[in-house]
Amino acid sequence: MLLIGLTGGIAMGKSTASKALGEWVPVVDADVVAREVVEPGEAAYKEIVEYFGQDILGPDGKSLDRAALGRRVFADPEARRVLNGMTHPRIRRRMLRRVLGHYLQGARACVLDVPLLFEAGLDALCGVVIVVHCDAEKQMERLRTRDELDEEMARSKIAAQMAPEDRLRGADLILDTSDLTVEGTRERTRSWIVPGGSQSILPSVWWVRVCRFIPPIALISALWTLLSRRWRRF
Ligand SMILES: CC(C)(COP(=O)(O)OP(=O)(O)OC[C@H]1O[C@@H](n2cnc3c(N)ncnc32)[C@H](O)[C@@H]1O)[C@@H](O)C(=O)NCCC(=O)NCCS
Ligand SMILES: Nc1ncnc2c1ncn2[C@@H]1O[C@H](COP(=O)(O)OP(=O)(O)OP(=O)(O)O)[C@@H](O)[C@H]1O
Repeated sequence: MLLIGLTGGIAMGKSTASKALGEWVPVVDADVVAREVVEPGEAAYKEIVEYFGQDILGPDGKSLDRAALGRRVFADPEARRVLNGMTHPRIRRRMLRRVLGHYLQGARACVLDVPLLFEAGLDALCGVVIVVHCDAEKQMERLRTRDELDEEMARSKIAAQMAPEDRLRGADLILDTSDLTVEGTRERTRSWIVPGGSQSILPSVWWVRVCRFIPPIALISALWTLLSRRWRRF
């Protein structure tokens, strides 16, 4: 199974691309999993309320007020580091369990949709990494419009992520959405995933079968991916 890493800066168009990929292959979305691990009753929820206090709870006094927590952590790198420490290992474990589920069901490919793919080191597991990108002005405009943010909050959210140049350096494929419409973004993405298309990155059916029925080959292929990614970092 080909693991496709999909990443990009906030509001650059990753979710739009992810939906198009999801028409053809299963997607494991880190933002969705990140919401699950902080549901009331989860271990991360308890730690978050203990550390950040009752101010980050919603009017029902139970679920998290995500906007309030966001204001705390995007303005303060130390608070963000603490929140990441409470959530990231759990997000990673849950995502990897889901990937394993798709592998066991015989999926040809699976998308790991993760805003912090490189920061979390998950790119090391991916056979192909797609970086969704757009220029800084477009990013600011899209973020402020979508999330109704003032400029300062939008800036601090952007600053919480790695520099776009560093992200682009890790890409196998770049999807620059600066001059695309939403439909254009979807179309470009589909061209990489439609089975049999001339630009398709999907592995052939026979290769998927070989890996499925001869596990040592799948293992060697996975090790090769890990080593070649590691090699590219140096
Ligand atoms: C801070 C929280 C409560 C804000 O919630 P909110 O609903 O406003 O935003 P949402 O979760 O939809 O995230 C929107 C985008 O913000 C960016 N983002 C989220 N968390 C982080 C972070 N810790 N560091 C940098 N960027 C982040 C991502 O680009 C993400 O796509 C929430 O994002 C959170 O719990 N973050 C910690 C977990 C995490 O890192 N999630 C990102 C996926 S790994
Ligand atoms: N060409 C385009 N491609 C993708 N999104 C676009 C485009 N033009 C405008 N948008 C808008 O930009 C906003 C951000 O897009 P999207 O939600 O896909 O970003 P994202 O990278 O997934 O953000 P996040 O990191 O917060 O999850 C959306 O409101 C979307 O409709």
